[in-house]
Amino acid sequence: MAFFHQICRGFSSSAVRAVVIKHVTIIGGGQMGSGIAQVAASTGHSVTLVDTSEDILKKSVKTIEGSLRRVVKKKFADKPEAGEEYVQKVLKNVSTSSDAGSAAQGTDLVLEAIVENLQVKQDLFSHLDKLAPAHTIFASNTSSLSISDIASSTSRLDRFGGLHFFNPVPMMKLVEVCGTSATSQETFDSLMNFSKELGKTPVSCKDTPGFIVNRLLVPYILEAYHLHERGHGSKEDVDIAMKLGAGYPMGPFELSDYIGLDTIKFILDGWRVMDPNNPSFAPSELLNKLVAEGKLGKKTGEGFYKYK
Ligand SMILES: C[C@H](O)CC(=O)SCCNC(=O)CCNC(=O)[C@H](O)C(C)(C)COP(=O)(O)OP(=O)(O)OC[C@H]1O[C@@H](n2cnc3c(N)ncnc32)[C@H](O)[C@@H]1OP(=O)(O)O
Ligand SMILES: NC(=O)c1ccc[n+]([C@@H]2O[C@H](COP(=O)([O-])OP(=O)(O)OC[C@H]3O[C@@H](n4cnc5c(N)ncnc54)[C@H](O)[C@@H]3O)[C@@H](O)[C@H]2O)c1
Repeated sequence: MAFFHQICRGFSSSAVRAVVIKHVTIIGGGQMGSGIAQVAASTGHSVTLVDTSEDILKKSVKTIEGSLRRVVKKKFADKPEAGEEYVQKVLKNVSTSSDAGSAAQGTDLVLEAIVENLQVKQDLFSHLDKLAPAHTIFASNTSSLSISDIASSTSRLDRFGGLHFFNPVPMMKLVEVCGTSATSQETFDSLMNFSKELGKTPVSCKDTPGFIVNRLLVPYILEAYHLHERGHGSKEDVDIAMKLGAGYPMGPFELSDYIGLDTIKFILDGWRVMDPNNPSFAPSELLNKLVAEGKLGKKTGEGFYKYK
């Protein structure tokens, strides 16, 4: 099996030894970045969380703290003091910075969870490639973009992979680990091991649009929009139907608001450019209207539903 991976991924002369990831730099302190930071810090990793401003970072730390308190409410139900100690201990493992370049200088892994835009992700990694140590692995949490395309902005193709987490990160057990044809076996192994250290179950994916979960999930969500747009079911009824009839924890409209409608639109618009005639990626007027109005889901207080 290892030999198979070696053939598939190839070896570059600059391939590094498997990296034991102790320090992680996470770029983007939004829904995903703060969740990943929380889980990494909870499992004993030292984390630097980076975003564009101190104000956003304060909000990210508040989100982590709130989520940790939800965890300890259950984990330490009978021992609130031990729970508080745990929260403070985990928070000590998280530092913040608005300077990605300096944060990347002493780290084993740079994982980005910024906006779902190829050019913005490439610009970030191209900048950090010049500053991060040689052994540092770069990874993207992209939902839909090609890892090879993002990696092409750097000179460390063998030390670049996909690490795709699910929302809410503290609760969702899966991580999709994606190696490209240039990712070294050592890098792939490091990312698999890191995912396991976080208490997650990793699966290996090819560098194809949406990997496994989103390639199946996003067309299903879009089909729900079209069903509703044709007048064949209210949002509420579609959500109830999929929860009670198919056993999903959230219906497609609730889940869309949870993921973020901007993220879903970025995914669909990108895939439509790649495959314009595929009906699975046909535009939804309702989605486009909500995004244009800034109604991006739970994170803005309104999407398909209102949360205020
Ligand atoms: C698009 C991307 O690329 C890929 C993706 O991420 S696709 C999206 C994948 N995610 C999903 O499909 C999520 C589907 N939804 C679910 O699994 C569940 O609804 C859920 C886990 C989010 C919430 O669970 P549910 O039982 O429905 O509701 P809820 O009562 O809010 O939560 C139950 C408990 O879970 C825990 N919990 C939920 N969210 C949490 C969080 N962010 N942090 C910590 N604990 C949390 C808490 O213990 C909570 O209890 P509490 O309310 O007393 O604190
Ligand atoms: N929302 C989901 O359910 C989900 C699940 C898996 C993967 N993803 C992917 O994760 C990434 C982030 O998604 P999210 O939902 O956390 O988005 P979000 O909007 O909640 O957070 C993005 C954060 O990145 C910051 N940011 C943007 N550009 C930056 C830059 N150049 N440098 C530093 N910070 C920057 C923003 O200020 C914001 O805080 C996207 O690629 C998305 O496709 C999202």
